[in-house]
Amino acid sequence: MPAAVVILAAGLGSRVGAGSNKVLLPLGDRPVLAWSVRDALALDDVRRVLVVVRPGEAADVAAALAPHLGEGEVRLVEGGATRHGSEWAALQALAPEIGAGELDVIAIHDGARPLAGRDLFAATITAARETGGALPGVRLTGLVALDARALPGELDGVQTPQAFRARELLAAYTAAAAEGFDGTDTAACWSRYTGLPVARVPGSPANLKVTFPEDLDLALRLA
Ligand SMILES: Nc1ccn([C@@H]2O[C@H](COP(=O)(O)OP(=O)(O)OP(=O)(O)O)[C@@H](O)[C@H]2O)c(=O)n1
Ligand SMILES: C[C@](O)(CO)[C@H](O)COP(=O)(O)O
Repeated sequence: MPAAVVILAAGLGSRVGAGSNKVLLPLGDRPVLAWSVRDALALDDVRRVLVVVRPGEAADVAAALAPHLGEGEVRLVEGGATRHGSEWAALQALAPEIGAGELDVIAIHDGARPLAGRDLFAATITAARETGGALPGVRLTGLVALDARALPGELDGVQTPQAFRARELLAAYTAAAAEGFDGTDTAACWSRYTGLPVARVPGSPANLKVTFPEDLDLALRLA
């Protein structure tokens, strides 16, 4: 059964401070958002690529993506006020296909992470098929401290795409909506409402999230 990829692009990008949505800023020969959309469209077993956009920005996003999609098609859905709200909007849009058993796994990715790459999408989706849910992690190096005390053990930096079995993910977000829960990432909601573990696949430092202005230059050098 095929998967769906959701690419979140309904944020503000206020920390980049460009005065417009950062995912539409240029990165090399295409907008930041077009990098991951193209990777998602190139995956073998993905039947749906859905991009979540800010209210009022659908036409801008469609115009920005059009020259970069080739034969590929994306569906645009209006997002919510938070990242979690945008995920929920996407899952509601996919609910008929999930209910009909046409999608086995949903991968949710930050459009602000242009350099995830096809292999990471594929690895995460495959791991979710095998285990129920998966996300990329990168081991943090150097000293990480909280309240000036060094923490023992190893810490992972959590990335996207994060992929989960479709029916359980929709059920988790439906339960979250009923309680008004708003999670930091997809795994937070999955863990809270399913109690199931999330497998880790190796992420990459190159899979950075464009968050601050200097991240655009860094991403360009890594691309
Ligand atoms: N309401 C929201 C908020 C965020 N996102 C998306 O979630 C990803 C991660 O968001 P982040 O970059 O942390 O937030 P932004 O709102 O985009 O940026 P900032 O916090 O600097 O304003 C981005 O691809 C962003 O477009 C979204 O789809 N809907
Ligand atoms: C979801 C996320 O991309 C995981 O790394 C991240 O938590 C979202 O961005 P933020 O800058 O941490 O709000």
